[in-house]
Amino acid sequence: MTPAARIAAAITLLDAIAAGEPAERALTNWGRAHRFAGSGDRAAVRDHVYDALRCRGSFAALGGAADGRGLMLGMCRAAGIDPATVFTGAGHAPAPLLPQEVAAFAAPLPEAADLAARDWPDWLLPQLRADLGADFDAVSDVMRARAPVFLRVNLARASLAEAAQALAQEGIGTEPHPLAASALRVLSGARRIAAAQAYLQGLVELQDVASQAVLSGLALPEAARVLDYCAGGGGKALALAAAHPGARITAHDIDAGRMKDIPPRAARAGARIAQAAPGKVAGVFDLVLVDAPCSGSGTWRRTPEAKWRLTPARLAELTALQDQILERAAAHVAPGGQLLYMTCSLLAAENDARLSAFVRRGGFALAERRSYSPRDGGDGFFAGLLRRL
Ligand SMILES: C[S@@+](CC[C@H](N)C(=O)[O-])C[C@H]1O[C@@H](n2cnc3c(N)ncnc32)[C@H](O)[C@@H]1O
Repeated sequence: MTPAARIAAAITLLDAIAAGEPAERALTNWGRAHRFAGSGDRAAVRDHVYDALRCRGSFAALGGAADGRGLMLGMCRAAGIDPATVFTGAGHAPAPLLPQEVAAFAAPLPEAADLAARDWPDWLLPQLRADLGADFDAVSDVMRARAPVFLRVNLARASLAEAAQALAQEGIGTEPHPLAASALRVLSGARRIAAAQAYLQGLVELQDVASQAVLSGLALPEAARVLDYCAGGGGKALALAAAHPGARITAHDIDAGRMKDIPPRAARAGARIAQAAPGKVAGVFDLVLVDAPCSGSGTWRRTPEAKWRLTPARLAELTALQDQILERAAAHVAPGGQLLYMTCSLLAAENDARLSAFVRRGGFALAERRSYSPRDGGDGFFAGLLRRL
């Protein structure tokens, strides 16, 4: 496919996504219907689609319209590409430029900070400006770019250098990252990871660096009893198992189906993780993790569709759910034990406000608070460590 044909494909896909089709499904269906497209074409089309979802507000402003064509025009303008070289109508290229599109392109460029602010949902802007304070412009800018890929080295199996060497032999270039001692940032060959021996043999797992950092430095007794109350696919439970091989970990989730990958992931990593059926956790634990369902605003570089789907009503539902989960999970903390509340949100309403409300209800004191900015390299992440009084 020519570069212009890839852009034409992205236009069609963006229109399908705007009409309600989830991005991943739209890309899969497009791939099935275009079997001639090679892996390079598929990757380029995917990148266009995700770039446009991430930068939907600014691309629409630059391109003069919010449909697929306007977004791709905006993408060209942001990238300094002359649209007349792409929108030619030749072969599989998008149709030639209309006079009003040429005029939109000639209009003066908005300020960079104004463009970046357009890539948040309008209704959330006042909250984000208040919560991020002086960091607002810089975080907004970072959140418009693709997120880096990180691996967590299973330090129970290999050192960082050994894992990096094994990956390099399979064409995957990495470097350590200062945020977490177990983290490797992937510099090249990311698409080879899922088939790499280092991954299949449990030397590394895909995990954002902030998710790794948040679990560092936890003081746990020998053979600690640990409950991962919102375990999902087990990312945190597996990281904890690698850092504390003696810990006895139980995973729980309201949706048992979300935990289906834990057994194969644990087997790859050589870890043992028990599972409790939804609502059937028994006993108390030295540490209870609550990786709470949240807006995911700290991860919107990876899941940009979610940014446009969030509503004020959904956010209110989430904060109520976070309070409820904290209460339920807290009941399983042993006397003197710890409760680690976490979200991948940038919003104080889901972070400090939830901790304060919980502490006010009594029985726990805040021992430590951490927050990771997307400016640190990984996702936006937040954690509060609470101790049972
Ligand atoms: C942020 S995700 C967890 C990610 C996971 N800890 C990881 O590291 O891979 C939040 C999880 O909370 C679960 N959840 C939602 N409501 C819950 C509830 N009331 N009780 C327990 N888990 C819940 C969701 O099913 C989802 O899997």
